[in-house]
Amino acid sequence: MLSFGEAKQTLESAGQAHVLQFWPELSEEERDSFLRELAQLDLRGLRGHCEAAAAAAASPPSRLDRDMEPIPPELIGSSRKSDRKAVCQWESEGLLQISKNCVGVLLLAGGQGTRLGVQYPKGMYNVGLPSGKTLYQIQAERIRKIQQIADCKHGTACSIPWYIMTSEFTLAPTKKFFEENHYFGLESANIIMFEQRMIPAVTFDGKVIMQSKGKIAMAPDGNGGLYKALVENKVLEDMKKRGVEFLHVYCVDNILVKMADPVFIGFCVSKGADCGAKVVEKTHPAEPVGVVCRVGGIPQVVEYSEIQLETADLREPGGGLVYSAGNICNHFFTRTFLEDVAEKFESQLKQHVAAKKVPYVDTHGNQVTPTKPNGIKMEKFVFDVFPFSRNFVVFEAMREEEFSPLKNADGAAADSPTTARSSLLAQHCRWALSAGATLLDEHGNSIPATASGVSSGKSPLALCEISPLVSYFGEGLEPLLKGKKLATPFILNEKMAEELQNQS
Ligand SMILES: CC(=O)N[C@H]1[C@@H](OP(=O)(O)O)O[C@H](CO)[C@@H](O)[C@@H]1O
Repeated sequence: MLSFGEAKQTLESAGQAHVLQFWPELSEEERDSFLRELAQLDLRGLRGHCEAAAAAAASPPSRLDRDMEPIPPELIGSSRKSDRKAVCQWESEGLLQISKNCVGVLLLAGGQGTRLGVQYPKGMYNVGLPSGKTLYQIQAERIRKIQQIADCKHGTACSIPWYIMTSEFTLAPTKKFFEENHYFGLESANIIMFEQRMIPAVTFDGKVIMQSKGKIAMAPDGNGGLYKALVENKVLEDMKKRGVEFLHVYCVDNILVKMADPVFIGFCVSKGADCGAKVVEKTHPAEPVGVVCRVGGIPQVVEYSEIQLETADLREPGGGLVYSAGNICNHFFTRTFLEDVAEKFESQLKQHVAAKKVPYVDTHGNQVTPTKPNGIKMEKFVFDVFPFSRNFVVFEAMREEEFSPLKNADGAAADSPTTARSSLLAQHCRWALSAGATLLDEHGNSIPATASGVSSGKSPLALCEISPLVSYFGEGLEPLLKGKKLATPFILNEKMAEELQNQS
């Protein structure tokens, strides 16, 4: 355990003596927990961290725009534009790798849900589906289903380990939630939770911000904190032990995410890629998604907060956006690539600076809630390893099938619980209709397949929800639903699927 004397000395030499200003006022208990917190910090790197934060905040943002160019089309596979046969081959390859236990998924779930306005992990959010399922449950069930599909095809009993990166904010509640829900039917041994690091928030003149008299204001180190966390928590070793060669990394908030998507994995594996990104076409220049592109010839994501609007708005002769490859935070990595990153490149990852309002205690001991940004949070981004890839590929997915993120609270125009729920229900309506079902609204009228909500992915005209345990991407529904008239709300869960199966 770190002693007070050691802490004092290191903080003084880092130019951060103020951190202990209120030490005399702290109780024994507070002192213990403060010292424990300080022991977790990289005290030796503190000076560097604070100076770098202040310097980064003072320097003008880098203009990447001038050197940007789109990814060449030959590096992009597409569920929309590539030929059917190729897509089927990719899917087969992906399922084969899954059946051999070579595929893992990794969830980035360390965020605080500030924009959504909840105090608990986003994955525990219930967007109001007829089933009441949370994001975590939907994701767990998709893993179960894709394992089952691979097993059926290859006669195996495979498992896809689910690595979940949490943070100080999300680890305990996520753990508890999974335990209480019996891991949603997954083997608990195949769910590996670990914590990303927290780093101190810093003032514009490079001083650590005190959240209270005995606590530093800390923030997760961004989703790019993954690479350090993979090493510190021996996740790469775990992957190796299990024989996991390919990892699908994704972000918690996308209700349509296809966990371990065999098509995406198969595409990346077939191309011999070490790193890949899934994208959707951007809807409009200001859409808050990063752009997958090249900068100075090197693959990279230019984040929405770092692109100039005039660049985002550049048009092709046909009117489409030049930078249309929207990052949906679905990445493919080989384990070997991750090992390389951990060994050689982690320390080179770019630091992104965000000015934030960070509640703090002032030098007089008053608690202050700032009304304008007073501090800097430094973050690394998960996609900043793309430049180190030797063979980077991009896969374009259909937005209405794969992307509807939950970022904002209801009331916002986009990316809210309502839009997430609608996207999922509209997808399931499309699946049911194309399997040959007739959906009836509450008045018993049939809902036409061309109804705008159903075809566009906007608000669905019918409440039709299909459990991931019944269908992963719309497959297997025809034998259950063809020719059936279904009154909505309609929930197709495993029990209902069995009943329908018996009827036919
Ligand atoms: C650092 C990072 O991963 N940023 C991602 C991520 O944005 P957030 O606003 O941080 O959730 O998800 C977006 C897709 O939902 C993606 O477009 C963007 O590039």
